[in-house]
Amino acid sequence: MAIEARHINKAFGTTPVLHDVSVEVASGSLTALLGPSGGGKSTLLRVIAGLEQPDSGTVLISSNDVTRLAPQRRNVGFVFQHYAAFKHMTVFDNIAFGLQIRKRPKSEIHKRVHELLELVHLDQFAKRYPAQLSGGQRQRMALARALAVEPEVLLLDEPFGALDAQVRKELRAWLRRLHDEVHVTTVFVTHDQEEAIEVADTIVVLAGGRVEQSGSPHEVYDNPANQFVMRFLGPVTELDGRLVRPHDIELTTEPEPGSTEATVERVVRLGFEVRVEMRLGEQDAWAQVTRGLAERLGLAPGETVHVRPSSDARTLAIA
Ligand SMILES: Nc1ncnc2c1ncn2[C@@H]1O[C@H](COP(=O)(O)OP(=O)(O)OP(=O)(O)O)[C@@H](O)[C@H]1O
Repeated sequence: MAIEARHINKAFGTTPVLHDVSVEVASGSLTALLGPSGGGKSTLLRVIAGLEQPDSGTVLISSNDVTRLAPQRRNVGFVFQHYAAFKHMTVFDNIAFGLQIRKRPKSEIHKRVHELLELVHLDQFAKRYPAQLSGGQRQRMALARALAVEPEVLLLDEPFGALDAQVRKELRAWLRRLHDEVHVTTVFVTHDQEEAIEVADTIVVLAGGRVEQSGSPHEVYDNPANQFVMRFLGPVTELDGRLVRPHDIELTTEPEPGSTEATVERVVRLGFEVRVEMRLGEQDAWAQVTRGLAERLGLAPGETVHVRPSSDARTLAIA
């Protein structure tokens, strides 16, 4: 394991923020800490980085107990949402900074910074100042700067959080590719489930200061440990007292074993997909189907349909 946080407890004043949190991060993985705002993600990341001291518990990096070590002695790279670049230094000098204070030879610094500039696709921007970069370029510079000193682990706190949706999407794909190239163990904080599913190979769901579940994106999405995780990871609807993913609902015009009668209330086209809103007795439910199926079934408001979870659907009883 590259990182092990064991039984971490942390309170700010009298407010507990992390309750007995244990997380393992495999070497070379790209792990997302995912959860709602205030769930304790940033605090856990800061405890791993050494920017916060836990009240109890242990942090190990590469099997060494670093719980009492200062951040600069933990060999971690850190990138925040709002990256504080040195404004009076060029992109090259910003990236070179960590190497310069470590008094590495000039030729080595030059070589390493140019490699990093290439890696983050900023080769043409070496002589610019941070103010002359876009937000996305600045975050890439921040990543290059964090990687320059070859940290054992890279910790990213909502690194793309302040950027607009399109740039964010591009940077997600870029982070995934970057990680495939450099394989440095990376933990990033996000409250965006789509981002976590798309980018990470492991997701740790953190809410109310507790780990709700951890596993591959596939595991947490398809095999959620509880209702909270199921609701947080993707859309859900209720069918006969169970939570189901709307794309796991089967619609037919005739009754089938285990199906329930429903009345179509609205049919909303969303490009290739169609959202079918229905009334089942006293309850509302919705299903997500392809346009082709909606057309074949002739779905329209007022029509009667029969619904049931598809045979391979994962469902959870609503307690
Ligand atoms: N330095 C601090 N002093 C007091 N309370 C704090 C401090 N830092 C965080 N908190 C509180 O701890 C709780 C968890 O915060 P944290 O930032 O870890 O959550 P988060 O999951 O990262 O949320 P977000 O996505 O909004 O950043 C919040 O209720 C927050 O107000």
